[in-house]
Amino acid sequence: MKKNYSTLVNKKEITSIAIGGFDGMHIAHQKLFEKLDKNGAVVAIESGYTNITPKSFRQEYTNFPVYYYILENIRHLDGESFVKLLKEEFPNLKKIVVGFDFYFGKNRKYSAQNLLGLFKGEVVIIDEICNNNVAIHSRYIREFIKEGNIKKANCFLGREYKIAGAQVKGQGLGKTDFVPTINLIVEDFLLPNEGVYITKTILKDEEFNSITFLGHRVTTDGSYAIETHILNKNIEDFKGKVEIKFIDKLRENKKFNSFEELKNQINKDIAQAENYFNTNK
Ligand SMILES: Cc1cc2nc3c(=O)[nH]c(=O)nc-3n(C[C@H](O)[C@H](O)[C@H](O)COP(=O)(O)O)c2cc1C
Ligand SMILES: Nc1ncnc2c1ncn2[C@@H]1O[C@H](COP(=O)(O)OP(=O)(O)OP(=O)(O)O)[C@@H](O)[C@H]1O
Repeated sequence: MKKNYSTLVNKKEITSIAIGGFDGMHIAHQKLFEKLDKNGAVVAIESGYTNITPKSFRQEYTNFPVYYYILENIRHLDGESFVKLLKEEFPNLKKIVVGFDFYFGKNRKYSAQNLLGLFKGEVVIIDEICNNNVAIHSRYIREFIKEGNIKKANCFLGREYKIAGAQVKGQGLGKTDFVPTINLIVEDFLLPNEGVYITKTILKDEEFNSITFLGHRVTTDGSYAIETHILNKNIEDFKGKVEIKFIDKLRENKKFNSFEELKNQINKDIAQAENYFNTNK
């Protein structure tokens, strides 16, 4: 299905919407989107804490256009006014899709069930979507990412967790003393905790197998860095946008007594990552 960007679609064409925060754009959110018709749209209510999929990135994970509304501007509304607003925004709205735990309006007084009475059209309420009896929610995914439990986060997301940033200058030590890395600065995204990760790095739309270090460079200058080393490829002076997809965590950040010890460990990390990619082709 072709992607429909909200800037290109006339709201009058929209006949169904899914409503929620949608930070994760995770497996359960995708189940809601499956219930939309071909003129569907995602109504993302921005609460200000989105950091799994910051605002400008959510469109990447759905073919339906995403429209954003700021929670602060609508949280005071009563049930009738909320539905009236939706009808004004989307005059041909016929269907609303929400999850079992959707609440809205002043003091979150109105539930998904209340929508059935308030909206003169079809209301689809999705039952709780679980993974091995654990409900899928963005808040759990955030915890998994923060504790470096990437496999679990990816399992709930239904994709590999991805961050985006811009290349910045490093200490210049990598190339000479360790391995060459692209250093990057990342804003908006939630970062996995300190350590070494098996990753894929996307540079100018091309994806490379890689290994990424996040953390304070306790062995060298002590400053915080995000550095990615592309496996088996020489990347000369890359400049621009860098995206990193996380696959698994290899180990914790560690202070080494010498550069040589760190270099030996980095070589072991690389061998482990290569082994992963060779066995998961
Ligand atoms: C795979 C990998 C693992 C790393 N592990 C550690 C570590 O455990 N402890 C540490 O202090 N620095 C670690 N580093 C960061 C190095 O200290 C860093 O690459 C070096 O300081 C060069 O930095 P530069 O790219 O800014 O020149 C690691 C880097 C890579 C690529
Ligand atoms: N596990 C789930 N099963 C069914 N519906 C869900 C589930 N998680 C979220 N939804 C629905 O998806 C929409 C978006 O919800 P929301 O953004 O609050 O997701 P969330 O993952 O629960 O986020 P958070 O953990 O930050 O509260 C809502 O309509 C909500 O009811």
